[in-house]
Amino acid sequence: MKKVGILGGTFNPPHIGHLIMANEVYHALKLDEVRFMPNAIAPHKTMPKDSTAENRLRMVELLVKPFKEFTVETIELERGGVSYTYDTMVALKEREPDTEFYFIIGGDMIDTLHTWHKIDELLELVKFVGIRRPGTKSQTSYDIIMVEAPEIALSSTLIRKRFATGGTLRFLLPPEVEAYIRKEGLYGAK
Ligand SMILES: Nc1ncnc2c1ncn2[C@@H]1O[C@H](COP(=O)(O)OP(=O)(O)OP(=O)(O)O)[C@@H](O)[C@H]1O
Ligand SMILES: O=C(O)c1ccc[n+]([C@@H]2O[C@H](COP(=O)([O-])O)[C@@H](O)[C@H]2O)c1
Repeated sequence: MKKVGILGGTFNPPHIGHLIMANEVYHALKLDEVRFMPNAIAPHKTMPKDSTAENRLRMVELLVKPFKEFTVETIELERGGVSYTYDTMVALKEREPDTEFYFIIGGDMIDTLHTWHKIDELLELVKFVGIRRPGTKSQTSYDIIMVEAPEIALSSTLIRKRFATGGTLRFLLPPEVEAYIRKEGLYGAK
């Protein structure tokens, strides 16, 4: 069976926290590939007004480009609407019945996993893989795989603030993604 990790997110913008978690899980679980999957409309989040789905997709493409084991999954953007993970995994399983899927989540998502749409049914379709995140409990009563990884208190929110205030962005996201944000004038970047 092929083992594929899925890192779902809003990626507004993507950052090195996402790369670190994908890489740690890729190695710890000996996956064949990790797919970064931007959502159309996030189920539990107010969606960004300062970037489009196209912007987010382009940034994810730039983020993973140097790494052959990281790819982009566009199924949720193609479907549109609210991106419930259950609906996505039903579709992916149908498309690829011989693949074992590992859905990678950070601590904030671990803490709220019990509120996800059709969570019991979803747990039949995927194995969840959790990465601890500073400022969260990173705990659930569900049986998920925890992967030990270096913890980083970095978020897309912090990066958007840095763009808006002119703070340093070095090492927080790849230069190619930073350049794209400046070219498109996202997040109030000057
Ligand atoms: N620093 C981090 N440590 C652990 N998990 C993370 C980290 N950053 C993001 N994640 C996880 O990656 C996935 C996608 O995150 P998302 O694209 O929403 O970024 P975010 O930094 O949480 O965004 P925002 O600050 O806008 O809420 C989620 O499962 C989230 O928990
Ligand atoms: O299906 C759900 O109910 C659900 C609830 C919250 C989050 N998710 C998914 O979890 C991933 C991370 O979410 P977010 O809000 O951090 O971008 C992303 O792929 C979301 O679509 C899914």
